[in-house]
Amino acid sequence: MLVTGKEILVPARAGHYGVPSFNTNNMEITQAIIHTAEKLQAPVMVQMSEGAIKYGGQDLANLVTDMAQRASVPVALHLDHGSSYESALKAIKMGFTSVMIDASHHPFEENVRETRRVVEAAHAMGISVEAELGRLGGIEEHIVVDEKDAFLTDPEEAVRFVEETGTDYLAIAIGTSHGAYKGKGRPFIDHPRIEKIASMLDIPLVAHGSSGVPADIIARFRDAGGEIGDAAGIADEDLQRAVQHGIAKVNVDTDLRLAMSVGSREVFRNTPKEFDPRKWLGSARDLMSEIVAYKLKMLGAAGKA
Ligand SMILES: O=C(COP(=O)(O)O)N(O)CCCCOP(=O)(O)O
Ligand SMILES: [Ca+2]
Ligand code: NA
Ligand SMILES: [Zn+2]
Repeated sequence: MLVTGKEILVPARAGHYGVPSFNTNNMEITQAIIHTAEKLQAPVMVQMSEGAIKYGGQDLANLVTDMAQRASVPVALHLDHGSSYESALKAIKMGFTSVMIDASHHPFEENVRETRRVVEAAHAMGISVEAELGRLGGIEEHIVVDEKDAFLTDPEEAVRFVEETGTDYLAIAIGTSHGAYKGKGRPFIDHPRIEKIASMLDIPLVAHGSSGVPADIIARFRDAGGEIGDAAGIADEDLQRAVQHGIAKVNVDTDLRLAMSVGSREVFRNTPKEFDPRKWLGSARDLMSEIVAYKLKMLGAAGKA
């Protein structure tokens, strides 16, 4: 069934499990996410960035909401990194049931103003809101936030931010970053900071940049002709500890991008004569489904529908 993000994330925080929120850009990714969540009887969130909306538009949004409505588990359609009030409202008009307004690269007061506007409008329409305080490393809103400017979320500021905005859930910067290069070796995750924020705020917390970038997928990507540098992601243990302490939504995009690429590239490499798209898109869908299943189990969402 199609539900709001709040209906999925409030129980997740209370139940000390994480719900992965996977980005989609087409049918196969959406099927891998929703069909696997149904198989594992897990709640799940499907998210579209503004780039995905540019790429797939209402066609893709309709595909997601139709599949979500018919699903046997709770599914929300979430706007990822909404960059403005207009973008958030447009998404709601398109059928999204959860929207992020990401104004975290602005000064605190401006972030509060922008976020509060979206909260008032979204709540008037029964839609839940994600906001962000703090700045991840890596690419953030297409601006490169280099390490010194990437600042982690301040617990006291977070309390003030939630009071002044009314956001339903809060993305916090605690050491993760977007993309395949999250640092040399195991990225540092600031668990004391997560635990402090969670002790002061009872709304669901969100971890962006949480792909694991698994070594076996990286090896297969290279073996099938892909080129990638010294890629590293977030350790399962760090995510499993974080979801015990307030993190309820875990954003994953890179892992599905890599799986879709590996699934397709292996077909091109193994069967150079093949030109039936269902062969490489189906192979991609299968490998993405494996990744989705792994995440739902690892984060504890399996069986929680
Ligand atoms: O936090 C995450 C995912 O983090 P990850 O990179 O660790 O998977 N996200 O919010 C996903 C961001 C996706 C942006 O995609 P566009 O290219 O369409 O703008
Ligand atoms: Ca941001
Ligand atoms: Na988001
Ligand atoms: Zn993100």
